Order: sequence, then C-alpha cells, then structure tokens
Amino acid sequence: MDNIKVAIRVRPIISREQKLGCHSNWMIKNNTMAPMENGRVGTPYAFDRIFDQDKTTLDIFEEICKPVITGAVRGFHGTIFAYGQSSSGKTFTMSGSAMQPGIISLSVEEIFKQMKNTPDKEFLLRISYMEIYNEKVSDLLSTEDKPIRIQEDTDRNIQLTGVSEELVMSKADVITYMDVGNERKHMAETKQNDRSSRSHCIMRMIIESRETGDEEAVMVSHLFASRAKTIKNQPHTNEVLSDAALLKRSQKEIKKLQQQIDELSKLKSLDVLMEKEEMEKKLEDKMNTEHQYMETINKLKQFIIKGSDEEEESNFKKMKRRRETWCPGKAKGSALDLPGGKFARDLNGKRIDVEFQRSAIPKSFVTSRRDDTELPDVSEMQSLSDLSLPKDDSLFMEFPPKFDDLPKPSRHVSFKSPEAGFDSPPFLQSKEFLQLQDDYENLLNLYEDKCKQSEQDHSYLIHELDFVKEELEKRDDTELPDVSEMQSLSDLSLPKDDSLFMEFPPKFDDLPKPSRHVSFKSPEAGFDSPPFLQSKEFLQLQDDYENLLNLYEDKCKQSEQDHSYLIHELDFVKEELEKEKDESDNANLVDELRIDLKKIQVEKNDLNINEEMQHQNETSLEMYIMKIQELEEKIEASDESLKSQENKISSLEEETKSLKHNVQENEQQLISTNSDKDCLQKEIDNLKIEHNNVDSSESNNLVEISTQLTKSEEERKDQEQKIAELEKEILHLYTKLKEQSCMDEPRRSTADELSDVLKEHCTDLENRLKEVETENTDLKEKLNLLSMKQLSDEPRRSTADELSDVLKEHCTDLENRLKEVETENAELKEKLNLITMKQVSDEPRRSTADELSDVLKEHCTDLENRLKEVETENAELKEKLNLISMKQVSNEPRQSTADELSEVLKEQYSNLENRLKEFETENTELKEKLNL
Ligand SMILES: Nc1ncnc2c1ncn2[C@@H]1O[C@H](COP(=O)(O)OP(=O)(O)OP(=O)(O)O)[C@@H](O)[C@H]1O
Repeated sequence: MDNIKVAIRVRPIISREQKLGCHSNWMIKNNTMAPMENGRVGTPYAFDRIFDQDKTTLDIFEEICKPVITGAVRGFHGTIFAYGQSSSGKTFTMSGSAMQPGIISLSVEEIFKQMKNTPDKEFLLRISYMEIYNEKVSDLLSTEDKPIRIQEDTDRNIQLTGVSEELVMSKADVITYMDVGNERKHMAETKQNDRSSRSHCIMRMIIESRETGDEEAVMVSHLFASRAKTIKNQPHTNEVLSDAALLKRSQKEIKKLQQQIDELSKLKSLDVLMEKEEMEKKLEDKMNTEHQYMETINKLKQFIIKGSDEEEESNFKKMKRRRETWCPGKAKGSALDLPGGKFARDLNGKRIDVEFQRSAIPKSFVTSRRDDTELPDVSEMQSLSDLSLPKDDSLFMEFPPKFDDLPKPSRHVSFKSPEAGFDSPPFLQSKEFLQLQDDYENLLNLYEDKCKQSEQDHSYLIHELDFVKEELEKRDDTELPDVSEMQSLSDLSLPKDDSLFMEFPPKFDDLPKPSRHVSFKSPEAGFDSPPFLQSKEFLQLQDDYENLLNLYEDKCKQSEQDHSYLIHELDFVKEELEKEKDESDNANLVDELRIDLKKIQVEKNDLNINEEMQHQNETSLEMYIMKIQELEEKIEASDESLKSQENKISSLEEETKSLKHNVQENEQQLISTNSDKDCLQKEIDNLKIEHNNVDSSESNNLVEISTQLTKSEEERKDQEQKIAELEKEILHLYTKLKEQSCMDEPRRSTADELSDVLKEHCTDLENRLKEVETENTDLKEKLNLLSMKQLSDEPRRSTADELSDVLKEHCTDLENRLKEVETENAELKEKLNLITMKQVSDEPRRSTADELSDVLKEHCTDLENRLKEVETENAELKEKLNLISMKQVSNEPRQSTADELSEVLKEQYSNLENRLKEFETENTELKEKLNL
C-alpha cells in the first residue's frame, strides 16, 4: 500500500461557520488527529500526512502530488482525488481560485514543465473531462449525450468507452477544455439543484511518450484528478510495445547500463587519479614552501654567518648571549658563529660551511622587500639563490674584513711608557704626537667595541632566525603554532623604537669623530712642519690611524647594512609567519565551519529521523495504549471468569467433599443396610416359618369375612338406593305439597323456592352418596387386598384383630348415627304431628308449608352432617386400613380375631338391617302423613 498516500487537509473555519460560533473540534499532532469531545481527547487517527490550516494548496501539491505527476510523465498511472463531506474543501483544493491555484492547475503546469525538461522524449497529451452522477458517466467535453461505458480489460485496466479525448499542446489548452466542461456541468446543475454536492468530476490526462526517434515503443499513462469514491492502484509502466521494439529496448537498456558501468568505473579511476594528483600537488606545494623557507633561512644564515676557526668559536661561547635572557631554551642548536668564521651550526650543533658574498646583496632588493610586504615569488627566490658567490675564500677575506683579519694597529704604549728604560726622542714627547697616539688608541678601542657590538648583534639576529627556523620546522609537523606560541614569537620582535640600536651598537655618526691628521702629511701645507712630524714613526702612526679610521667607517657602514637587512629579513619572516598563521587560522576556521555544518546537517537529519521516529512511536504508543487497554479489559474479564471458575471449583470441591462424605455415609449405610438386610432376611425366614405354622382355618375365616363384607356392602348399597328413592319420594311429596299450598294459598313462590332448595339438596345428597359408594368400593378393594395379603407369605398376625377393632369402632359409630337418625326421625314425627294438627285446626295455615320446609331443611342439614361424618369415618377407615396393612407384619398372636370379628360384623349388619327397616317404615309413615 506504499503507493497510496492518504493525506488530510484541515481547512480553517470559514466566516459562515464563525458567525454560527463554530470552532475546530480536532486536535492535531504531527500526523495524528483526534476529535475533542467536551474537552476530552477521543480516539486518535494516524494518516500519512496531515496538513494543518496554515498549509497552502501549493504545499500539498509539492509534497503529495508532485511525485504522482513525475510518475505519470515516466509512464506510471496516477490518481489524485479529493474525498470529503460537503463543504470540506474538495473544490477549493482541486479547482482552486485565481489567488490560490488548485491541484489540477498546478498538475497541468508541472506536466508541461517536466515534459520540457525531458528533451530526449516526445510526448502526446490528451485530456478527458467527465462527471459521474447517479452511477452514470457523462462526457463533459461532448455535446452528444451518448452513454459512456466503464469496462475492465484483460489486464484489469479500467476502460471508458465512448469518452472523447482532446489533444492538448499547452496549459492554456487544458484550461480552455476544462472551462468548456465546467460550463456544461453548470448547465446540468441548474436543472438539478442537488447535483453539485452529489456529482464526481474526473479530469483524465493520457500521457503518451516515446524516446525521440523510437516509433515503436509508446508509453501510455493516465493521470486522474478527481473527486471519487473508491480507487484501485496497480503501479506499472504502461507501454504499447511490439516484440521488435521490446528487443530493441532491451538491447538499448543493456547498452545504456554497460555505458553507465564504464562511466562509473572511469569516474572512479578518474576520481582516484584526481585525488592522487591533488595530493601530489599538495605535497609538492608543501615541499616547495618548505624548500623556500629553507632557502630563505639558509640565505639569511649566509647573510649573517661568517665562520673563522674553532678557537674563535670558543671565544664567542664566552660572550654573553642576549637571546638567552629573552627566551631561554628556545635557542636549541642555534648557530654559534664568530666574527670572521665561515661556518654555522645546524640545529643539532653540527658545523655547516657557508659561503656568501655580503656585497652581492642588492640594496634595491632589500628595500623593495621592506616596502611591499609580499612574499618574494619563486623567481625572486631564484634570483636570491643566484646570488651565491664563488667558493673561494678571497672575497670573504676582503669583505667584511674581520677584526682579526684587519691589519692590526700597533699599540704605541712603549712610546708613552716611562718604564721604557731609555730616553725616547723628544718628538715622541711632543703634544701632537701624544694627541695622535691617544686618538689612535681611542679609535682602536672604538673599532674593537664596534666589532664586538656587531658580533653581538649578529649573534642576536642569528638566534632570532634560529628561533624562526625552529618555528618553521615545527610547521613541518603540519602543526600550527598555537596562539600562545605565536604570542611568544611576537614578543621576540625587536623593539619598535630604535633606542636599542641607538645605544647598541652605536651608530657611526654618533661616535666621537676621530680627527683626520691629513695636514700632518700634506706637503701642500705651506709651512714647515716640525721635523718629528716627518719622522718615520709619526708618519707610520698617522698612516695606521688613517687606515684604522677607514676600516672603522667601513665596519660601521657594513654593520648598519647588515643590521638593517637582518631586521628586514626578520620582519619579513615574521610577517610571513603571521600571514600563514592567519591563513591557516582561516583555513582551520573554514574546516571547522564545514565540520560544524556537517555536524549540524547530521544532527538535523537525526532530528528529522527522530521526529519521524517520535511520531511513529507516538502513533504506535497510542495503538499500544489502546491494545493495553483492550488487554486490561480482557484481563479483567478473564479475572472475573477466573474468579467465578475458582468459585465453581471451590463449590465443586465442596460438592465433591460432601459427595465423598455421602459416599462414605452410603457405604456405611450400605454396610448397615446389609446387616439390616441380613437381620430382615432372618426375620423373614422366621416369619415364613411362623406363617407356615398359622392355621389354614384362619385364612378360610378371612375369606369368609371378606365375602361377608362384600355382602354387607351390597346391602348397604341397596339401602343407599332405597334412601335415594326415599329422597325422591320426599321430593315428590314436596312437589305435591307445594302444588297443594299453591292452590290453597298464595304462597307459590315459597314452595317453589323450597322445592328448588330441596332439589338441590337432594342432588347433593345423591352425589354424596355416590361418593360414599365409591369410597365403599375402594374400601372393599382394600379389604380384598388385605384378604389377599393375608393369604400371602407376609407375617400379618394382628391384622385380623386390628381389622376387627376398626370395624367395631365403625359399628359403634354407625350405631350412634342410627341413634341420632332415630332421634331425628322422632323429631320429624313430632313436627309432622304438629303440622297435621295445625292443618286440622281452623287456624289459618299459611305457614304450614314454611314450617314443613323448615323441617325438611333441618333434616337435610342433619343428613349433610351425617354424610360428613360418614366421610370422616371413611377417611379414618382408610387410615386405619393403612395402619393395618403396616401392622400386618407384626408378630402378635391373633388367632381368634377373625372369628370374633366375623361375629361382631354379623351383628352389626343385622342391626343395620333392622334400622333400615325401621327407616323404611318411618319413611312410609311420613309419606303417608304427607299425603294426608
Ligand atoms: N483551505 C481552505 N482555506 C480557506 N477556505 C477554504 C479552504 N477549503 C475550503 N474553503 C472554503 O470552504 C467552503 C467550502 O469549500 P468547497 O466548496 O471547496 O467544499 P466542497 O467539499 O467542494 O463542497 P461540495 O462538495 O459540497 O461542493 C468554500 O467557501 C471555500 O472557499
């Protein structure tokens, strides 16, 4: 997906929105943006690039679109499209305005610019301008409303068939066609108001290119600038090539590559060569400079150094060296030369023979050097070296004449000395002679002083030069003297004022001028000179004096020249040194600046990389935070499930414990049950034995009892039937009574009501009876079962006894009931009597029916109560039966129970029969009475 870049442009709040009080709800940091909701930062979204409100369309074009354009010109398809909601700024960005041209305009301009910069290619440009609206593509450059179909070819390229393509030669052509298209679009928009916001405009540029002269290979690329919904990108160059062209192209490319390789290797070797040459040149330059310095030094040495012999050298050693006091230790191995010597010392103290003719230095050269502060060029240096003089010593002997080489002026101390021991001639005592002698001696002293000063001066300058030489030699180590060193060097400068030189050595003109005694010798004097002046000694002295004077003058001049030259040389060398220092300082500064610049660039790159990394880190950090949050949530969820699982596990453990406990209990129970079972088994065995022992007659009795019970039940049934019939009759009677009462008196309704109630009651009674019957049947069944069980093997000794008890109780109850029923009957009778009596009397019998109904009501109530009681009895019987069935297993003796029971039952049944008969009778009577 590297070929697709998603860039966001955040537009500023426009005036319309400002009026509505809208403000930006996005927080942007680097290339990540997050919505702000109530002051809280929402989910952040990262994009390839986010351009904030301050960025112009040109900024976006330069960074995002230009590479696409470059690709398109080279033959790659490219698409630039703006996507966003209405009013987000798509049109502003893509179409732009006169003030701020849009991406389309800038792209077209760039295409033509790049084409112009590719002279080895020929281009053919065509444009299409379309609009997609409602899934329909329309051609904005055509007046015909012909349909445009979108198709995909075999290479999965999208083809638009039927769309017109216009050839364009310049940016103006493109703009003209776009204006035409926009006009057509506008016309369509006015017809449909909402078309603008829903339509998508696409400007397509087809760029065909081929190498100049290559007619077979054409490269085609499409550039889309649009507002679209989806895109697919397949980066590849798009060429229409024949096989031959392909072959040709390949060959050409191979050739090109080969050339490139050759060029590269050439360049590489050329580079190496150049580098080598450069280095050689530098080396040569350095050597030259070194050589020049050495030459200069040697020349300087030659200017100042004159060696004589070792004796004098040792004499010089005894002399005080000014240099030592200025910079102790710096004058290592310096030249130690004596006046008149022809050698110098190198840095190692080795003796060097030097040759030089002092007078050969042209004064003009010295002056010019002093004036123009420039280094002598090589030719100049050459001329300097050309100044070497013949190697023979003759010249040296001549100039400058060393002190000891000079004709030694004789000391005339003997003339003055009183210790002479002989009488000196009187002229020697003369004033003039003595004066001359004194003058001569003074001059001699002066001369000696001058020579000494000269020598000292020379030695000082030699030291200076040695020091400079040292500095230069240090340069050989390619190291610059540090600032402090340079300072010390400048400290060594000779005093700027001439005071030192005024004092030492004294200038010739400052010296007391020796008087010239030419007059003494001159024959042109015109007067007779005293005879002593003509004497040989005096003339000799006079000559000597004159010679000395000349020598002295020469010496002074030479000294001065020497001195000035050396100072000049020193100045020059110092200047050179300082210049060099400045130059090297500058060079160093430039180098340092370059290094700093490089460092800054590297730091800047690092910073950029860091920024990118920081951004990436921030984005990934945000993602990590989100993931961590998700993970935390998951962890929380899993913690909860873990807890619940733990709870489950603990509950399961508890269950398991309890189950284990249960199992243990069960096992114990099983053990006890087994023992119980064993016991029971034993009991069963015993019972079996006992049962076998029970008389078979008992069982017979039981069968009999059950038969009797069945019979009694049947009888009971019959009785119940009879009761029902009686009730019917009663009902019938009631009805009649009612009818009668209706006839007699107007109390129809009362009788009706009464009859209704009675009817209901009878129905109830019938139902109850039915229920009682059912219960009786159940009881019978149970009795049958009991009897059946009695026949079985189970131990049931006391069952018969219990049964008999129950039956006894039941009979007792029944008797009580019967008594009650009898009492009731009696009451009924009384009431009937009363009714009868009332009917018979003359009293109005209005209430008779009422009374009757009351009586009947009471009777019904009684009956109901009875029934309830019977029901209760039944229930009790059931319970008892249950008890009996349970007790059947007991071991009690009950041999006679069955017999007794049967007897009691028989009695009871007979009683019941009797009672029923009585009931019947009574009922009959009652009927009769009622009929009456
Ligand atoms: N970067 C921006 N700077 C200043 N104003 C802008 C910028 N982008 C858009 N606008 C202004 O915002 C408004 C809406 O822009 P525009 O019409 O380009 O949006 P749109 O998305 O093309 O709208 P629709 O798709 O609905 O036609 C215009 O007034 C436009 O001038």
